[in-house]
Amino acid sequence: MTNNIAENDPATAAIVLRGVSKSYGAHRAVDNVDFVVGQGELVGLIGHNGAGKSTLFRMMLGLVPPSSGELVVAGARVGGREFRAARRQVGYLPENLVLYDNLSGRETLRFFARLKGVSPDACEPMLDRVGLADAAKRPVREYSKGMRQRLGFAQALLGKPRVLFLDEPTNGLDPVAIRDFYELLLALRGQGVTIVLTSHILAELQQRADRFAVMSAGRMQAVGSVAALRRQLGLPVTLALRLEPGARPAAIRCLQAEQGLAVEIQEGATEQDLTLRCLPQAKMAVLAALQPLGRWLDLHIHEPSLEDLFLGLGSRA
Ligand SMILES: Nc1ncnc2c1ncn2[C@@H]1O[C@H](COP(=O)(O)OP(=O)(O)OP(=O)(O)O)[C@@H](O)[C@H]1O
Repeated sequence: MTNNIAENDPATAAIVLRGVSKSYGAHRAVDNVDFVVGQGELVGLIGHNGAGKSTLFRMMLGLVPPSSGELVVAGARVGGREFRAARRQVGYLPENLVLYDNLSGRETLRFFARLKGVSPDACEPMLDRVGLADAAKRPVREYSKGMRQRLGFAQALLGKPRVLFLDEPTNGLDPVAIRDFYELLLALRGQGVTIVLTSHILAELQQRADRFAVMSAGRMQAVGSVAALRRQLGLPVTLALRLEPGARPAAIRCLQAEQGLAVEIQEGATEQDLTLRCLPQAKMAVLAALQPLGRWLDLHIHEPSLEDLFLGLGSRA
């Protein structure tokens, strides 16, 4: 397992988990997890259904006690005496937030504000911030799934939290709402808010999160940026070449003539296309081997996506 303890100083980190486990009977939902998140980081927590992500969130919030291990969130040991105060600096959007259908959006937010000890004056600007100002008077039963999700996000943001845990926050949002959501999130990160969020839509996370924590069967399998995970996993890159008409056989000969060149050659969709797969460190040697060809018309280099990395890690679980 790779962890990021070396990259973030635990003394100043927003979240520090050491050896955290949670068992339900004989089932280990979370298994010996070490995890450090620096202040102002945006970390995507990813994993298959049942990997242990929500359980980890619930332990970090003090909602579920760990079976073993230690958790420090927002400067306080979770479960310790100081955590009651620190908890006020932590916002949480659960995967399935229960809302009262008969309350309006405004009443709902005021209800959460009262629970959190936040002034009701904070509710109007917050409704505006998540795009619900015009729907504030309507009962929640008339809200679409995306509107409910935005209301859930609004309650998580009440009280200006320094740490945010968001469990599948974009579930039910349309593409424009997803873009707006991430804009808001990145602005919060810019203000130093630490954010950990889960999503099964890895493409939306890839461009936005600073690092990714990959869970499988309760274990933290890897933590790092896309670039670091690429290095760690050593998955192949794909070079998609478009050649001059009739040049493909010569290109293949060039590649095969190069001694020890580890490259997988696939003929592309048309006779001008050639698809090559090789390890990232072999990429330049592969392109150099094609030099005698003269020129090619186009080249696309595809690095492994977060989804490729996730699937690559899964196959090693
Ligand atoms: N209260 C509980 N009692 C018994 N088992 C539980 C409980 N809560 C979670 N589990 C089990 O722990 C494991 C991890 O569940 P968890 O909800 O944390 O996964 P997840 O990664 O959040 O999944 P998803 O992506 O589906 O939300 C699962 O096998 C689940 O059945």
